[in-house]
Formats: sequence, C-alpha cells, structure tokens
Amino acid sequence: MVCYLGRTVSQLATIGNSTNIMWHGCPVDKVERQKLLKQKGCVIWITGLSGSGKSSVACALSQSLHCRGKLSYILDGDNVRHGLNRDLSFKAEDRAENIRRVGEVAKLFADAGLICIASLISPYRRDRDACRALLPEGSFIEVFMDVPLQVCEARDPKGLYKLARAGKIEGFTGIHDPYEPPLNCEIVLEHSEEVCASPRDMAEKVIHYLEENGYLQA
Ligand SMILES: Nc1ncnc2c1ncn2[C@@H]1O[C@H](COP(=O)(O)OS(=O)(=O)O)[C@@H](OP(=O)(O)O)[C@H]1O
Ligand SMILES: Nc1ncnc2c1ncn2[C@@H]1O[C@H](COP(=O)(O)OP(=O)(O)O)[C@@H](O)[C@H]1O
Repeated sequence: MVCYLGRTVSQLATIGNSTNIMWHGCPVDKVERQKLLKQKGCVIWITGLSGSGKSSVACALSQSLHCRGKLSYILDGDNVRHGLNRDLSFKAEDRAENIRRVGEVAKLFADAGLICIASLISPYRRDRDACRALLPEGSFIEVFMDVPLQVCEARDPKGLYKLARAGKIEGFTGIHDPYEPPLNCEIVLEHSEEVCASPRDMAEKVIHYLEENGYLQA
C-alpha cells in the first residue's frame, strides 16, 4: 500500500473532472486563524436588484468593520466579472456559474478567517441556496435588499434600466429576467417610502447581527 504524508493512496478522490486528488490539511487551521484575527470567518451574501444598494451597503459594512479592527473583503459581482468571471454572460446558466464560483471563493475566504462580503444580484434562489450549503451552519448570512424595482429604476446610476427599457440591453434583471426574492434570509434591508435608511444605517443592522451571533470575536 503506497503512503504519502501518512495517507494511503486509497484516500485519493475524484471531484468533478479532477481525478486522483487529495486534500492537504495543515496545523494552522481556521480556528488558529480566527484566534489571530479575533473574529469568526463567515460569508455575508447581499442579494438584490441592480441599483438596490448592494455595493453601497457592502462598502459601508466593510468600513464599519475596519473601524472595529475587523478584517473583511468584498466580492462584488461587477468587480469579479472584470477578472475571474470575465468569461461569463448574463444567461441563466452563466449567472449560476458566476454565483457558484463566487460561492467557492467566499468559502475559502471564510476558511481564512475573513468576513467575506459578497454583493451580487444573484437572482436565483437555487444558486444562493447552493452557496449556503457550502458553508458550515450559520456561516452564510443572506442579506436581502428589499427595494422596489421602481426605486431602483428611478436611481439607475449607470443608465442600464434606461438602456434595458430601450431594448439596448437584453435579459436585464427585473425588466426581462426574473429576480427571486429570498424566502427565509437572515437579514432584510428595506427601503420604501416609509422606511428610508442610509447605507451606513443598513450596515449597522448587519453589524448588530454579527455581534449578536459572536462573529466579531474569536
Ligand atoms: N443583463 C443584466 N442583468 C443584470 N445586471 C447586468 C446585466 N448586464 C450588465 N449588468 C451589470 O452587472 C451587474 C450584475 O452582475 P452580477 O454578477 O451581480 O449579476 S448576477 O448575480 O450574475 O445576476 C449589475 O451591477 P449592479 O448594478 O451593481 O447590480 C449591472 O450593472
Ligand atoms: N440607502 C440608500 N439610500 C439612497 N440611495 C442609495 C442607498 N443605497 C444606494 N443608493 C444609491 O443607489 C444607487 C445604486 O447603489 P449601488 O450600491 O450601486 O447599488 P447596486 O450595487 O445594488 O447596484 C447609487 O446611486 C447609490 O448612491
């Protein structure tokens, strides 16, 4: 029987198209990294329509965590599509692959002990739930930007809704393509005529959740 690093070759695995692979552990693990950072790794997944405020809340949250001496990192859909996911379109299957890849990266960041803030439209429940399943129970914190389409379209900072309405963009979320709101997410950030909260106020609601659930301590 062949051994490698004290492991028998029979522990080789096939994952997808990757054959004969073996997971390597290390004495410095997630627990040690969390002690170093004095926080618990997790994924804060911000989902909502284009223009709902995902990036604004993500930035405000990262700033607030930084002021508390906590290390976070933002995976923003727009930004990730400039590099890692530059090969993906907005067809449903490509959006699914976008979310799958970001979910796997977010899982690695959480394992590194980081507070990973993922802000993507991520319109399909099935894709978001698949990301949730990658993480230990409680480590995937889904945040829904509950902002009506009318408000998002009135904001339209990039003019994309206008282009979509003019037929110059096809398959735009909320206009041509669907958005499936979460059915039981951890946090809902509402913005309506009655409830007007700033990105900072919204971020503080997420901070409160993290404090209450012990993520801001090792
Ligand atoms: N067809 C279509 N539908 C929706 N959004 C579009 C589209 N084409 C380009 N954009 C711009 O891409 C940003 C969304 O990228 P995401 O990776 O978050 O989308 S998804 O999760 O894969 O659905 C999104 O950025 P945000 O406005 O910050 O959400 C848009 O500016
Ligand atoms: N809570 C808020 N109240 C008012 N305007 C907001 C709020 N959050 C974001 N905005 C504005 O809405 C627009 C879209 O915000 P953004 O964070 O880019 O949304 P998304 O990332 O979901 O596309 C921007 O012009 C931003 O300044």
